[in-house]
Amino acid sequence: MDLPAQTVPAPAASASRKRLAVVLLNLGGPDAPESIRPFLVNLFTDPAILRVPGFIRPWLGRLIAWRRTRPATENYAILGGKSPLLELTIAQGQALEALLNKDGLNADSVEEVKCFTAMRYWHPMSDETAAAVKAWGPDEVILLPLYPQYSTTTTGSSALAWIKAAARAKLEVPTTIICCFHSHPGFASSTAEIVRGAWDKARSELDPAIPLRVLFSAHGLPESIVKAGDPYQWQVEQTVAGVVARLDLPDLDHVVCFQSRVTPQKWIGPSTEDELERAGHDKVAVLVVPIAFTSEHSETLVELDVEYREEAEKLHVPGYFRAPAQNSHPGFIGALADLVRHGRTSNRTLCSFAGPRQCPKNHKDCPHAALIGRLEAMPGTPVERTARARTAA
Ligand SMILES: C=CC1=C(C)c2cc3[nH]c(cc4nc(cc5[nH]c(cc1n2)c(C)c5CCC(=O)O)C(CCC(=O)O)=C4C)c(C)c3C=C
Ligand SMILES: [Fe+2]
Ligand SMILES: [Fe+2]
Repeated sequence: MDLPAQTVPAPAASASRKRLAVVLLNLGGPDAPESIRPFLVNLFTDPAILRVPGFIRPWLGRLIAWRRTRPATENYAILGGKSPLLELTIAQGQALEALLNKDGLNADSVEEVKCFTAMRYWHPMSDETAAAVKAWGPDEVILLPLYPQYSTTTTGSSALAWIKAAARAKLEVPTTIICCFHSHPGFASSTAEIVRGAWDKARSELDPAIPLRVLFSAHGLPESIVKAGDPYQWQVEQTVAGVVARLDLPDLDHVVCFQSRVTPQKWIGPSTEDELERAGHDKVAVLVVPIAFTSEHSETLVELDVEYREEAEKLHVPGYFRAPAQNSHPGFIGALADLVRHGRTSNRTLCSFAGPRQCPKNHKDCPHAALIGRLEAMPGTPVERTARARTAA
Protein backbone atom coordinates (compact mmCIF):
# COMPACT_ATOMS: atom_id res chain seq x y z
CA MET A 1 0.00 0.00 0.00
CA ASP A 2 1.19 3.50 -0.82
CA LEU A 3 1.63 5.55 2.32
CA PRO A 4 2.80 9.00 1.28
CA ALA A 5 2.53 10.50 4.75
CA GLN A 6 4.74 7.84 6.29
CA THR A 7 7.50 7.31 3.74
CA VAL A 8 10.10 9.52 5.28
CA PRO A 9 13.78 10.14 4.62
CA ALA A 10 16.27 8.39 6.90
CA PRO A 11 17.42 10.46 9.88
CA ALA A 12 20.15 13.05 9.39
CA ALA A 13 21.54 12.45 12.87
CA SER A 14 22.40 15.53 14.81
CA ALA A 15 23.25 15.56 18.50
CA SER A 16 21.45 18.83 19.25
CA ARG A 17 18.25 18.11 17.38
CA LYS A 18 15.76 15.82 19.07
CA ARG A 19 13.11 13.96 17.11
CA LEU A 20 9.64 13.33 18.44
CA ALA A 21 7.29 10.91 16.69
CA VAL A 22 3.61 11.45 17.43
CA VAL A 23 1.59 8.37 16.50
CA LEU A 24 -2.10 9.07 15.92
CA LEU A 25 -4.17 6.02 16.88
CA ASN A 26 -7.47 5.44 15.12
CA LEU A 27 -9.79 2.62 14.16
CA GLY A 28 -9.21 2.46 10.40
CA GLY A 29 -11.71 1.62 7.71
CA PRO A 30 -11.78 -0.34 4.47
CA ASP A 31 -10.03 1.29 1.50
CA ALA A 32 -11.94 -0.71 -1.15
CA PRO A 33 -15.03 -2.96 -1.28
CA GLU A 34 -12.84 -6.09 -1.14
CA SER A 35 -11.25 -4.87 2.11
CA ILE A 36 -14.58 -4.78 3.96
CA ARG A 37 -14.64 -8.46 4.97
CA PRO A 38 -10.99 -8.66 6.18
CA PHE A 39 -11.43 -5.33 8.01
CA LEU A 40 -14.46 -6.76 9.82
CA VAL A 41 -12.59 -10.00 10.58
CA ASN A 42 -9.79 -7.96 12.18
CA LEU A 43 -12.37 -6.08 14.23
CA PHE A 44 -14.42 -9.05 15.41
CA THR A 45 -11.42 -11.25 16.24
CA ASP A 46 -9.99 -8.57 18.56
CA PRO A 47 -10.26 -9.93 22.13
CA ALA A 48 -11.09 -6.40 23.33
CA ILE A 49 -14.21 -6.45 21.12
CA LEU A 50 -15.33 -10.08 21.18
CA ARG A 51 -15.02 -11.28 24.77
CA VAL A 52 -15.38 -15.03 24.41
CA PRO A 53 -12.84 -17.77 25.18
CA GLY A 54 -9.82 -17.61 22.86
CA PHE A 55 -10.46 -20.95 21.16
CA ILE A 56 -13.95 -19.82 19.99
CA ARG A 57 -13.00 -16.27 18.97
CA PRO A 58 -11.48 -16.87 15.51
CA TRP A 59 -14.52 -18.91 14.44
CA LEU A 60 -17.19 -16.74 15.99
CA GLY A 61 -15.42 -13.53 14.92
CA ARG A 62 -15.29 -14.70 11.31
CA LEU A 63 -18.95 -15.71 11.42
CA ILE A 64 -20.05 -12.31 12.78
CA ALA A 65 -17.82 -10.55 10.22
CA TRP A 66 -19.36 -12.62 7.43
CA ARG A 67 -22.87 -11.70 8.58
CA ARG A 68 -21.97 -8.02 8.89
CA THR A 69 -20.28 -7.82 5.47
CA ARG A 70 -23.50 -7.22 3.52
CA PRO A 71 -24.90 -4.29 5.57
CA ALA A 72 -21.42 -2.78 5.88
CA THR A 73 -20.89 -3.06 2.10
CA GLU A 74 -24.18 -1.25 1.50
CA ASN A 75 -23.08 1.50 3.89
CA TYR A 76 -19.64 1.92 2.36
CA ALA A 77 -21.17 1.90 -1.17
CA ILE A 78 -22.79 5.25 -0.25
CA LEU A 79 -19.26 6.56 0.42
CA GLY A 80 -17.86 5.24 -2.89
CA GLY A 81 -16.87 1.83 -1.47
CA LYS A 82 -14.39 3.04 1.14
CA SER A 83 -14.00 4.84 4.45
CA PRO A 84 -12.72 8.45 4.48
CA LEU A 85 -11.08 7.87 7.87
CA LEU A 86 -7.48 7.45 6.71
CA GLU A 87 -7.40 10.63 4.60
CA LEU A 88 -8.99 12.63 7.41
CA THR A 89 -6.62 11.20 10.03
CA ILE A 90 -3.59 11.97 7.85
CA ALA A 91 -4.89 15.53 7.41
CA GLN A 92 -5.22 15.89 11.19
CA GLY A 93 -1.64 14.61 11.57
CA GLN A 94 -0.35 17.08 8.99
CA ALA A 95 -2.08 20.00 10.72
CA LEU A 96 -0.75 18.91 14.12
CA GLU A 97 2.78 18.42 12.80
CA ALA A 98 2.76 21.88 11.21
CA LEU A 99 1.52 23.47 14.43
CA LEU A 100 3.99 21.68 16.70
CA ASN A 101 6.93 22.42 14.42
CA LYS A 102 5.88 26.07 14.16
CA ASP A 103 5.20 26.68 17.85
CA GLY A 104 7.92 24.43 19.21
CA LEU A 105 7.50 22.19 22.23
CA ASN A 106 9.76 23.72 24.83
CA ALA A 107 11.29 27.15 25.03
CA ASP A 108 14.69 25.63 25.73
CA SER A 109 14.92 22.90 23.14
CA VAL A 110 14.61 22.75 19.37
CA GLU A 111 12.81 19.62 18.23
CA GLU A 112 11.53 18.13 15.06
CA VAL A 113 8.12 16.52 15.19
CA LYS A 114 6.66 14.04 12.74
CA CYS A 115 3.15 12.62 12.90
CA PHE A 116 2.39 9.04 11.90
CA THR A 117 -0.89 7.11 11.77
CA ALA A 118 -1.49 3.64 13.20
CA MET A 119 -4.91 2.15 12.50
CA ARG A 120 -6.26 -0.76 14.53
CA TYR A 121 -8.21 -2.77 11.95
CA TRP A 122 -7.04 -1.66 8.51
CA HIS A 123 -3.89 -0.29 6.93
CA PRO A 124 -1.61 1.29 7.92
CA MET A 125 -1.65 -0.90 11.03
CA SER A 126 0.78 -0.84 13.94
CA ASP A 127 3.46 -3.12 12.44
CA GLU A 128 3.77 -1.01 9.27
CA THR A 129 3.79 2.24 11.21
CA ALA A 130 6.23 1.03 13.88
CA ALA A 131 8.65 0.15 11.05
CA ALA A 132 8.20 3.62 9.50
CA VAL A 133 8.73 5.30 12.88
CA LYS A 134 11.83 3.22 13.53
CA ALA A 135 13.23 4.17 10.10
CA TRP A 136 12.79 7.85 10.95
CA GLY A 137 14.78 7.38 14.16
CA PRO A 138 12.94 9.34 16.85
CA ASP A 139 14.32 9.99 20.34
CA GLU A 140 10.84 9.72 21.79
CA VAL A 141 7.34 8.52 20.88
CA ILE A 142 3.94 9.86 21.96
CA LEU A 143 0.84 7.79 21.29
CA LEU A 144 -2.13 10.07 20.71
CA PRO A 145 -5.53 8.36 20.31
CA LEU A 146 -8.13 10.23 18.29
CA TYR A 147 -10.75 8.94 20.70
CA PRO A 148 -11.41 11.61 23.38
CA GLN A 149 -12.93 9.04 25.74
CA TYR A 150 -11.01 5.96 26.81
CA SER A 151 -12.51 2.54 26.11
CA THR A 152 -10.86 -0.85 26.38
CA THR A 153 -12.32 -1.48 22.90
CA THR A 154 -10.66 1.50 21.24
CA THR A 155 -7.69 3.27 22.86
CA GLY A 156 -6.89 0.28 25.09
CA SER A 157 -6.86 -2.13 22.18
CA SER A 158 -4.82 0.23 19.97
CA ALA A 159 -2.24 0.91 22.69
CA LEU A 160 -1.66 -2.81 23.29
CA ALA A 161 -1.37 -3.47 19.55
CA TRP A 162 1.17 -0.63 19.23
CA ILE A 163 3.33 -1.79 22.13
CA LYS A 164 3.53 -5.33 20.72
CA ALA A 165 4.33 -3.98 17.23
CA ALA A 166 6.98 -1.60 18.60
CA ALA A 167 8.66 -4.52 20.38
CA ARG A 168 8.65 -6.55 17.13
CA ALA A 169 10.15 -3.57 15.26
CA LYS A 170 12.76 -3.12 18.02
CA LEU A 171 11.63 0.45 18.43
CA GLU A 172 13.25 0.98 21.79
CA VAL A 173 12.67 4.61 22.70
CA PRO A 174 10.81 6.25 25.57
CA THR A 175 7.09 6.13 24.88
CA THR A 176 4.23 8.04 26.48
CA ILE A 177 0.59 7.07 26.01
CA ILE A 178 -2.04 9.80 26.22
CA CYS A 179 -5.03 7.78 27.41
CA CYS A 180 -7.96 10.24 27.26
CA PHE A 181 -8.95 13.86 26.84
CA HIS A 182 -12.70 13.76 27.52
CA SER A 183 -12.63 16.96 29.62
CA HIS A 184 -9.64 18.76 28.15
CA PRO A 185 -10.61 22.48 28.15
CA GLY A 186 -9.34 23.10 24.59
CA PHE A 187 -11.14 20.02 23.28
CA ALA A 188 -14.36 21.05 25.06
CA SER A 189 -14.13 24.67 23.81
CA SER A 190 -13.41 23.73 20.19
CA THR A 191 -16.27 21.21 20.25
CA ALA A 192 -18.58 23.82 21.79
CA GLU A 193 -17.59 26.27 19.02
CA ILE A 194 -18.53 23.70 16.36
CA VAL A 195 -21.81 22.84 18.11
CA ARG A 196 -22.69 26.50 18.62
CA GLY A 197 -22.14 27.19 14.89
CA ALA A 198 -24.41 24.25 13.98
CA TRP A 199 -27.00 25.38 16.55
CA ASP A 200 -27.10 28.95 15.20
CA LYS A 201 -27.43 27.67 11.62
CA ALA A 202 -30.20 25.24 12.58
CA ARG A 203 -32.07 27.96 14.49
CA SER A 204 -31.82 30.32 11.51
CA GLU A 205 -33.40 27.68 9.24
CA LEU A 206 -36.04 26.46 11.66
CA ASP A 207 -39.47 27.98 12.38
CA PRO A 208 -38.91 29.98 15.64
CA ALA A 209 -41.97 28.30 17.16
CA ILE A 210 -40.36 24.83 16.96
CA PRO A 211 -38.11 23.87 19.91
CA LEU A 212 -34.68 22.39 19.16
CA ARG A 213 -33.15 19.55 21.21
CA VAL A 214 -29.47 18.54 21.05
CA LEU A 215 -28.79 14.80 20.80
CA PHE A 216 -25.17 14.16 21.76
CA SER A 217 -24.70 10.85 19.96
CA ALA A 218 -21.77 8.61 20.86
CA HIS A 219 -20.81 5.19 19.49
CA GLY A 220 -22.45 2.59 21.74
CA LEU A 221 -20.88 -0.31 23.63
CA PRO A 222 -22.28 -3.63 24.83
CA GLU A 223 -23.59 -3.07 28.36
CA SER A 224 -21.53 -6.01 29.67
CA ILE A 225 -18.30 -4.15 28.77
CA VAL A 226 -19.38 -1.08 30.74
CA LYS A 227 -20.56 -3.24 33.65
CA ALA A 228 -17.14 -4.93 33.67
CA GLY A 229 -15.60 -1.50 34.44
CA ASP A 230 -15.02 0.28 31.10
CA PRO A 231 -15.00 4.07 31.81
CA TYR A 232 -16.16 5.08 28.29
CA GLN A 233 -19.79 5.94 29.15
CA TRP A 234 -18.74 7.97 32.19
CA GLN A 235 -16.17 9.84 30.09
CA VAL A 236 -18.74 10.57 27.35
CA GLU A 237 -20.99 12.11 30.01
CA GLN A 238 -18.06 14.25 31.21
CA THR A 239 -17.45 15.49 27.66
CA VAL A 240 -21.08 16.46 27.20
CA ALA A 241 -21.16 18.33 30.53
CA GLY A 242 -18.00 20.25 29.54
CA VAL A 243 -19.33 21.15 26.09
CA VAL A 244 -22.78 22.19 27.35
CA ALA A 245 -21.16 24.42 29.99
CA ARG A 246 -19.35 26.29 27.20
CA LEU A 247 -22.28 26.69 24.78
CA ASP A 248 -23.81 29.72 26.44
CA LEU A 249 -27.31 28.34 25.84
CA PRO A 250 -29.08 28.44 29.22
CA ASP A 251 -31.63 25.65 29.88
CA LEU A 252 -30.53 23.79 26.77
CA ASP A 253 -32.72 20.77 26.06
CA HIS A 254 -30.14 18.00 25.50
CA VAL A 255 -29.52 14.30 26.00
CA VAL A 256 -26.64 11.83 25.69
CA CYS A 257 -27.48 8.83 23.50
CA PHE A 258 -25.67 5.94 21.80
CA GLN A 259 -25.69 4.76 18.18
CA SER A 260 -24.27 1.99 15.97
CA ARG A 261 -25.38 -1.15 17.76
CA VAL A 262 -23.98 -4.00 15.66
CA THR A 263 -24.34 -7.13 17.83
CA PRO A 264 -27.44 -8.77 19.35
CA GLN A 265 -26.40 -8.26 23.01
CA LYS A 266 -27.85 -5.44 25.11
CA TRP A 267 -25.98 -2.16 24.40
CA ILE A 268 -25.89 0.94 26.56
CA GLY A 269 -28.71 3.43 26.07
CA PRO A 270 -30.73 5.39 25.42
CA SER A 271 -30.21 4.63 21.74
CA THR A 272 -30.13 7.53 19.29
CA GLU A 273 -33.06 5.89 17.49
CA ASP A 274 -35.15 5.91 20.70
CA GLU A 275 -34.32 9.58 21.12
CA LEU A 276 -35.54 10.30 17.59
CA GLU A 277 -38.79 8.60 18.48
CA ARG A 278 -39.11 10.72 21.64
CA ALA A 279 -38.38 13.89 19.61
CA GLY A 280 -41.15 12.94 17.14
CA HIS A 281 -43.51 12.39 20.04
CA ASP A 282 -42.53 15.70 21.71
CA LYS A 283 -42.63 17.55 18.34
CA VAL A 284 -39.15 18.99 18.78
CA ALA A 285 -36.50 19.31 16.07
CA VAL A 286 -33.10 17.72 16.73
CA LEU A 287 -29.47 18.77 16.30
CA VAL A 288 -27.41 15.56 16.32
CA VAL A 289 -23.84 16.03 17.56
CA PRO A 290 -21.31 13.20 17.14
CA ILE A 291 -19.48 13.28 20.46
CA ALA A 292 -17.08 10.31 20.44
CA PHE A 293 -15.71 10.51 16.87
CA THR A 294 -13.26 13.24 15.98
CA SER A 295 -13.57 12.79 12.23
CA GLU A 296 -16.28 11.97 9.74
CA HIS A 297 -16.64 8.30 8.81
CA SER A 298 -19.29 5.75 7.90
CA GLU A 299 -21.21 6.19 11.13
CA THR A 300 -21.59 9.95 10.76
CA LEU A 301 -21.89 10.17 6.97
CA VAL A 302 -24.18 7.18 6.52
CA GLU A 303 -25.81 6.32 9.83
CA LEU A 304 -26.45 9.92 10.95
CA ASP A 305 -26.77 11.69 7.61
CA VAL A 306 -28.77 9.08 5.72
CA GLU A 307 -30.35 6.41 7.96
CA TYR A 308 -31.31 8.46 11.01
CA ARG A 309 -32.39 11.41 8.86
CA GLU A 310 -34.83 9.11 7.02
CA GLU A 311 -35.97 7.65 10.33
CA ALA A 312 -36.57 11.17 11.72
CA GLU A 313 -38.72 12.01 8.70
CA LYS A 314 -40.76 8.86 9.19
CA LEU A 315 -41.22 9.73 12.86
CA HIS A 316 -42.37 13.28 11.94
CA VAL A 317 -39.49 14.94 13.79
CA PRO A 318 -40.08 18.58 12.71
CA GLY A 319 -36.42 19.27 11.80
CA TYR A 320 -33.17 17.24 11.57
CA PHE A 321 -29.75 18.90 11.70
CA ARG A 322 -26.26 17.49 12.24
CA ALA A 323 -23.13 19.15 13.63
CA PRO A 324 -19.87 18.23 11.85
CA ALA A 325 -17.09 16.23 13.51
CA GLN A 326 -13.91 18.06 14.58
CA ASN A 327 -11.73 16.90 11.64
CA SER A 328 -8.93 19.52 11.31
CA HIS A 329 -10.74 22.38 13.10
CA PRO A 330 -7.90 24.68 14.30
CA GLY A 331 -9.16 24.71 17.90
CA PHE A 332 -9.19 20.90 17.96
CA ILE A 333 -5.70 20.65 16.46
CA GLY A 334 -4.57 23.19 19.07
CA ALA A 335 -6.00 20.92 21.78
CA LEU A 336 -4.10 17.93 20.34
CA ALA A 337 -0.89 20.01 20.36
CA ASP A 338 -1.51 20.87 24.00
CA LEU A 339 -1.97 17.18 24.84
CA VAL A 340 1.36 16.35 23.18
CA ARG A 341 3.16 19.13 25.08
CA HIS A 342 1.58 18.06 28.34
CA GLY A 343 2.34 14.37 27.72
CA ARG A 344 6.00 15.14 27.12
CA THR A 345 6.47 17.04 30.33
CA SER A 346 4.27 14.79 32.49
CA ASN A 347 7.05 12.25 33.13
CA ARG A 348 4.41 9.53 33.00
CA THR A 349 4.22 6.41 30.88
CA LEU A 350 0.44 6.73 30.81
CA CYS A 351 -0.91 10.24 30.92
CA SER A 352 -4.46 11.58 30.85
CA PHE A 353 -5.14 15.15 29.65
CA ALA A 354 -4.59 16.27 33.23
CA GLY A 355 -1.77 13.86 34.14
CA PRO A 356 -2.93 11.19 36.59
CA ARG A 357 -6.07 9.05 36.78
CA GLN A 358 -9.37 10.86 36.17
CA CYS A 359 -11.93 8.05 36.44
CA PRO A 360 -13.75 7.33 39.71
CA LYS A 361 -12.64 4.13 41.46
CA ASN A 362 -15.58 1.99 40.33
CA HIS A 363 -14.33 2.14 36.71
CA LYS A 364 -11.82 -0.58 37.21
CA ASP A 365 -10.93 -0.78 33.52
CA CYS A 366 -9.53 2.76 33.68
CA PRO A 367 -6.10 2.30 32.05
CA HIS A 368 -4.38 3.68 35.13
CA ALA A 369 -5.65 0.63 37.00
CA ALA A 370 -5.91 -2.06 34.33
CA LEU A 371 -3.56 -1.27 31.43
CA ILE A 372 -0.45 0.23 32.91
CA GLY A 373 0.69 -2.97 34.61
CA ARG A 374 0.25 -4.98 31.40
CA LEU A 375 2.15 -2.42 29.36
CA GLU A 376 5.02 -2.15 31.80
CA ALA A 377 5.23 -5.92 32.16
CA MET A 378 5.80 -6.49 28.45
CA PRO A 379 9.50 -7.27 28.33
CA GLY A 380 11.60 -5.24 25.94
CA THR A 381 8.87 -2.79 25.01
CA PRO A 382 9.56 0.93 24.89
CA VAL A 383 7.02 1.52 27.66
CA GLU A 384 8.76 -0.95 29.93
CA ARG A 385 12.04 0.81 29.25
CA THR A 386 10.45 4.19 30.00
CA ALA A 387 9.00 2.82 33.22
CA ARG A 388 12.40 1.44 34.28
CA ALA A 389 14.16 4.68 33.46
CA ARG A 390 11.57 6.61 35.44
CA THR A 391 11.79 4.26 38.41
CA ALA A 392 15.57 4.57 38.35
CA ALA A 393 15.35 8.39 38.20
C1 LIG B 1 -15.75 5.73 20.27
C2 LIG B 1 -15.57 5.04 19.23
C3 LIG B 1 -15.88 3.62 19.02
C4 LIG B 1 -16.24 2.60 19.91
C5 LIG B 1 -16.38 2.67 21.41
C6 LIG B 1 -16.44 1.42 19.14
C7 LIG B 1 -16.81 0.17 19.64
C8 LIG B 1 -17.27 -0.88 18.85
N1 LIG B 1 -17.42 -0.91 17.48
C9 LIG B 1 -17.94 -2.11 17.07
C10 LIG B 1 -18.21 -2.50 15.76
C11 LIG B 1 -17.99 -1.77 14.58
N2 LIG B 1 -17.47 -0.51 14.52
C12 LIG B 1 -17.37 -0.16 13.20
C13 LIG B 1 -16.91 1.03 12.69
C14 LIG B 1 -16.42 2.07 13.48
N3 LIG B 1 -16.37 2.14 14.86
C15 LIG B 1 -15.81 3.32 15.24
C16 LIG B 1 -15.61 3.77 16.54
C17 LIG B 1 -15.89 3.04 17.70
N4 LIG B 1 -16.20 1.73 17.82
C18 LIG B 1 -15.47 4.04 14.05
C19 LIG B 1 -14.78 5.38 14.03
C20 LIG B 1 -15.85 3.27 12.96
C21 LIG B 1 -15.84 3.64 11.49
C22 LIG B 1 -14.77 3.27 10.57
C23 LIG B 1 -15.14 3.81 9.21
O1 LIG B 1 -16.00 3.25 8.60
O2 LIG B 1 -14.61 4.82 8.78
C24 LIG B 1 -17.79 -1.24 12.38
C25 LIG B 1 -17.73 -1.28 10.87
C26 LIG B 1 -18.77 -0.58 10.13
C27 LIG B 1 -20.04 -1.34 10.11
O3 LIG B 1 -20.06 -2.55 9.93
O4 LIG B 1 -21.06 -0.68 10.31
C28 LIG B 1 -18.20 -2.25 13.23
C29 LIG B 1 -18.73 -3.59 12.84
C30 LIG B 1 -18.11 -2.90 18.24
C31 LIG B 1 -18.67 -4.32 18.22
C32 LIG B 1 -17.70 -2.15 19.35
C33 LIG B 1 -17.64 -2.49 20.77
C34 LIG B 1 -17.62 -3.69 21.29
FE1 LIG C 1 -17.23 0.73 16.14
FE1 LIG D 1 -9.23 6.74 33.57
